[in-house]
Amino acid sequence: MPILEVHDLSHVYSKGTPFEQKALDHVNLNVERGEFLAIIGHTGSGKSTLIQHLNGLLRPTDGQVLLHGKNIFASDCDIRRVRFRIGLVFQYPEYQLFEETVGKDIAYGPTNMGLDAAEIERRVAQAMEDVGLDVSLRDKSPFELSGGQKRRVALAGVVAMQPEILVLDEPTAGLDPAGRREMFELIRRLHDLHGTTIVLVTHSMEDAARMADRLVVMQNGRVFLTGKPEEVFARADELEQAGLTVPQVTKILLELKKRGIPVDTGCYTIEQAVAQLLAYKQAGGKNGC
Ligand SMILES: Nc1ncnc2c1ncn2[C@@H]1O[C@H](COP(=O)(O)OP(=O)(O)OP(=O)(O)O)[C@@H](O)[C@H]1O
Repeated sequence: MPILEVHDLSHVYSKGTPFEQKALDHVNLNVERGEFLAIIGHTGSGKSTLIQHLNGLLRPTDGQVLLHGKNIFASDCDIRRVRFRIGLVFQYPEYQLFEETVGKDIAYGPTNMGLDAAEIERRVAQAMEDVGLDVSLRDKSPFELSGGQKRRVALAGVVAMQPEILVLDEPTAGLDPAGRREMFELIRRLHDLHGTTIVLVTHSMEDAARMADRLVVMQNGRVFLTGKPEEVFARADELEQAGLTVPQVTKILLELKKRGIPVDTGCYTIEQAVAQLLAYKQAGGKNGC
């Protein structure tokens, strides 16, 4: 059974008012345990609205979200507990830091869970280690830290709840290339170390393809395409017609394949593409890359 199921989910903002706005239109989606899923799509396609339903921050206008097969809004389902199990990291989460020390901020979630002091202590230490924050920062004010460190504190606050599913909305927004790389490495480590199921929203096709096992492409509040990155990018023409940018490396590899060069189109970095072409050249253009 999938860990999370989205059944025929629709959402209309300000329903019944002159400002009515349909944001999701009969979305169906399964998330498997341990999966790394990326949701992509251009601005306004419904990504943020969708993920806010995953832990019950938004109530569906129609349809359901099931966690382990159970409707999260069922009368016997405690929505607070759902939010401990599905951790949501908003865009620019550092703006939500408010405690006087890093340690207290990270402890906020575990404290709300009603854990005892020793367990809270253990989780704060573990979460700081998981996100690469030095213990010496624990008693500092979060407001004295750099932007990247603040974001790690915010992430640690969710990680400390040890959610089964971590949902991240554009976690690299506003970071420079080095910061983006570090943030992605960190998310990858959380996934690999603890087997946390990840749902990542991003604008970047490249990042999604490099990080995720499966992509969900949203358009106009609907799931437009879903599949492994190579399956999705094999439909480059449809993606481009929908106004979505296919990674340049993929475009080149698809074009080479069309011309009979047996490249693997499932790679997304220049280094990997060059390595393939060099291998092809060294084999005298006879073998597959
Ligand atoms: N609070 C709101 N009230 C009314 N309409 C909203 C609200 N939030 C989003 N919308 C509308 O719902 C639609 C989907 O928005 P949503 O933010 O989910 O898209 P998105 O893909 O996450 O966009 P972005 O990439 O810009 O964050 C858009 O038309 C948007 O204008």
